[in-house]
Amino acid sequence: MTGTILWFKRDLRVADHPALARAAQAGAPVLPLYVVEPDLWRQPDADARHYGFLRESLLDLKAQLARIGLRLVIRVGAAVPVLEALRRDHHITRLISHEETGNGWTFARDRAVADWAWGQGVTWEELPQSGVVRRLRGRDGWAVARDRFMAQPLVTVAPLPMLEGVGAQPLPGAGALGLGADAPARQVGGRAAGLALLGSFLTTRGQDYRRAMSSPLQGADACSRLSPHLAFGTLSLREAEQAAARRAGQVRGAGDGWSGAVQSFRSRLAWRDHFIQKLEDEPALEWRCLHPAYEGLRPDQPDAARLAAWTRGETGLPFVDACMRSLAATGWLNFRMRSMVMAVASYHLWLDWRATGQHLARMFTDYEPGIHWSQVQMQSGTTGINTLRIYNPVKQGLDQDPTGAFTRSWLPELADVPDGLLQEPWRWDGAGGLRYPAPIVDVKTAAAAARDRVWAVRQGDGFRAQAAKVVRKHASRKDAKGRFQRDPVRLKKDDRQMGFDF
Ligand SMILES: Cc1cc2nc3c(=O)[nH]c(=O)nc-3n(C[C@H](O)[C@H](O)[C@H](O)COP(=O)(O)OP(=O)(O)OC[C@H]3O[C@@H](n4cnc5c(N)ncnc54)[C@H](O)[C@@H]3O)c2cc1C
Repeated sequence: MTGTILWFKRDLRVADHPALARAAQAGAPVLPLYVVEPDLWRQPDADARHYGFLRESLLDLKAQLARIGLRLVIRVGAAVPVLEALRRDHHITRLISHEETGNGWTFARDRAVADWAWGQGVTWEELPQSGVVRRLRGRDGWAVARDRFMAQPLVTVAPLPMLEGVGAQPLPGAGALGLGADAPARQVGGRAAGLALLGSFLTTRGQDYRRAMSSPLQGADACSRLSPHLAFGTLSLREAEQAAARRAGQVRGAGDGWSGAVQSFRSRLAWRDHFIQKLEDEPALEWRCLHPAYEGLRPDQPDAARLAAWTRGETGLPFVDACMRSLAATGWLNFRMRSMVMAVASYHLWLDWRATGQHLARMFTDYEPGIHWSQVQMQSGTTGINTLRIYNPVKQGLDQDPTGAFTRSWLPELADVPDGLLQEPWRWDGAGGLRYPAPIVDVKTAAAAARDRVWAVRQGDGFRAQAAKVVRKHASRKDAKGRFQRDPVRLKKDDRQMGFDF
């Protein structure tokens, strides 16, 4: 009797799991496997908070699998030797998983697994679990195909025969993998937590989503908080989209904010696939500027003191520091705050996005390489096609945290600073007595210098032709058939391309 391995990766659920459904169709006994790969956890983008969320999600997955007659088998080691030992000892002829658009390490690992499967005569089937398309020829029509995928019925499976006699290993603790401390206020993993968030967002928390999403205090409740669940696959993107579509039908025309909220949420679910598709099409965007003209713009070796001040939340810019400290503790920031801390690192502090991006990857519980590296490059101005937004962190603090409650909650050193000067404590008469650093850069001077340097690159020979190539490969299409309506490479020195928010 031969067996099928169902290899769980970033798809830790039973519901709407196309790979599991395919394994059921195959008819052979199934071995549900999760491989804890110590080398993956040694990569510079890995952190204990990811592992903590993963462990909780695996425990929940175990219970879900038990309900369909399966037992999750954990093995620890490199994927190829683990798979080979199972093949040899248990007559495995088939491996089924979902396609993964991960970091460079998982890409290389999957190539090694493909070589192994080919060499051993094992059939490896990889199925899509979202709108991301492997070996995409071009972006025209992509959005239409993505929406079609999202509208397909959710996949269900009946109880399956288990491949018996396979020994499992216990899940190692984070310390055994060389990981440090978890985030003290991290989100809880597991499908039950994910479903609860989806339900509460669509019925109660989300009503004020549009207005509150960028607030550092209200955003934590008004945003869905589904990101780590989508990243680890405890919910499928299609489940979230279909639940939102049903809700859209219920609230249409109600005039109470719900309709717009659900619409904005569904757009973001689509952005998710849009950004991950970029990394699928161009894995090098994790380590190379999307527009090559920006290579070498910032020093390869970032200024160590500035980098350390930024990561620790000690730049002397209160709103930036509050965001960085909050992120370290909770593993989450809303989109606006992520953009701002990234932009300040890249423009004001002039730090290379690769170093700062690795730090944020470790800090975000929801680290999703496709979204992350695309956004890191966008907010650093290295794509060559997006609007440059040089956020002013003082203005952001005043706009987004008008009462100062968020800033004060993370910066107890500023307790005595009057409200009006909270975002610029260096202007306060008592600043000399504070146990808080002076700002490491002058915000306006640093922003203007960065803008000039980036603009100089944009005027270089061949910049526009190269930018057009990036657009053709990666930019979203605007019309109903998913094609461009006009040339989206706009190089005028205008507000859209070089946004300052003084
Ligand atoms: C520098 C930077 C790095 C980022 N890194 C990540 C990352 O590693 N993982 C990640 O999931 N998101 C990342 N984002 C995007 C976004 O900030 C988060 O998805 C969002 O804040 C997560 O909170 P939420 O689930 O409550 O989002 P909601 O606002 O409730 O949105 C719902 C879902 O839509 C998707 N989404 C939302 N915004 C975006 C976006 N701008 N681009 C693509 N998809 C989006 C996410 O899956 C999110 O869970 C990054 C943004 C920036 C600026």
